[in-house]
Amino acid sequence: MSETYMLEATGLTRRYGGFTALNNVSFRLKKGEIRGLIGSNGAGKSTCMDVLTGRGRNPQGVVKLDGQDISGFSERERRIAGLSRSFQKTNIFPELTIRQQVELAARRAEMNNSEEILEELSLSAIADRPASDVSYGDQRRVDLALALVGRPKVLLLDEPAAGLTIEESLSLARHLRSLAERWQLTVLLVEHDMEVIFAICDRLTVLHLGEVLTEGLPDEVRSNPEVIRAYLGSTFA
Ligand SMILES: Nc1ncnc2c1ncn2[C@@H]1O[C@H](COP(=O)(O)OP(=O)(O)OP(=O)(O)O)[C@@H](O)[C@H]1O
Repeated sequence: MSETYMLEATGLTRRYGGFTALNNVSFRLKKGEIRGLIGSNGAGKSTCMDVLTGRGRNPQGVVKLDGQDISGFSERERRIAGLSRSFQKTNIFPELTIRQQVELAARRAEMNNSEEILEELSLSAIADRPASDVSYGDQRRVDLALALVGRPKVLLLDEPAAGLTIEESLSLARHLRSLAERWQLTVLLVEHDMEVIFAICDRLTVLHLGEVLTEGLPDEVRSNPEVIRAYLGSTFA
């Protein structure tokens, strides 16, 4: 029997006028896999996330979620189908409490699991405080809670460790690894923090100038001379 994939992207392409930001990008993620999507600034990582979630106009390519072709779906339809995204910039309504925000997201996702999510993200003790009133690290966990509330099949994470301390980043990384295992969650992770990437990713896809430069196991990617030249430098070689 042929292998089934939880997320399959084929020929993803996006042009802005005459500029091709993403060119014929393809990859496949197995169920429960954490895939790192890395590359230098402007490589096309956020554009790739946009095309996967149906954001913006004229995306080209095919996106399959758990075998279903969702290329024609709207952003909302993709989310309901099980493709969720957490954003690079914190996504919070500052005047609402954390519990109210998570409940709002749960209602939108037609789910009733806000308490489960608050507990999972260790937010129960601070759930009745306004989101603007908690630390930056806690706010990032609220972002993650909002993305997880619909119990997605696939979670797209855009720089979840941005602005966190090293300890907070590694704690987040361990938490994500454990979540992926316990919930059979498939994750596509865009992250500049290579400590986080190498700590939890099963495989990496490297983008360069809108194209896939290479894909492989973290150790293979780390020692690939083209990747070192284009992105990693000598730090992680
Ligand atoms: N709306 C837009 N109009 C024109 N060009 C754009 C637009 N959005 C992105 N681009 C360009 O597309 C390319 C890819 O950008 P993208 O944001 O996807 O890169 P990235 O890898 O996510 O970068 P970063 O790590 O800095 O977030 C860049 O050259 C960027 O300037």
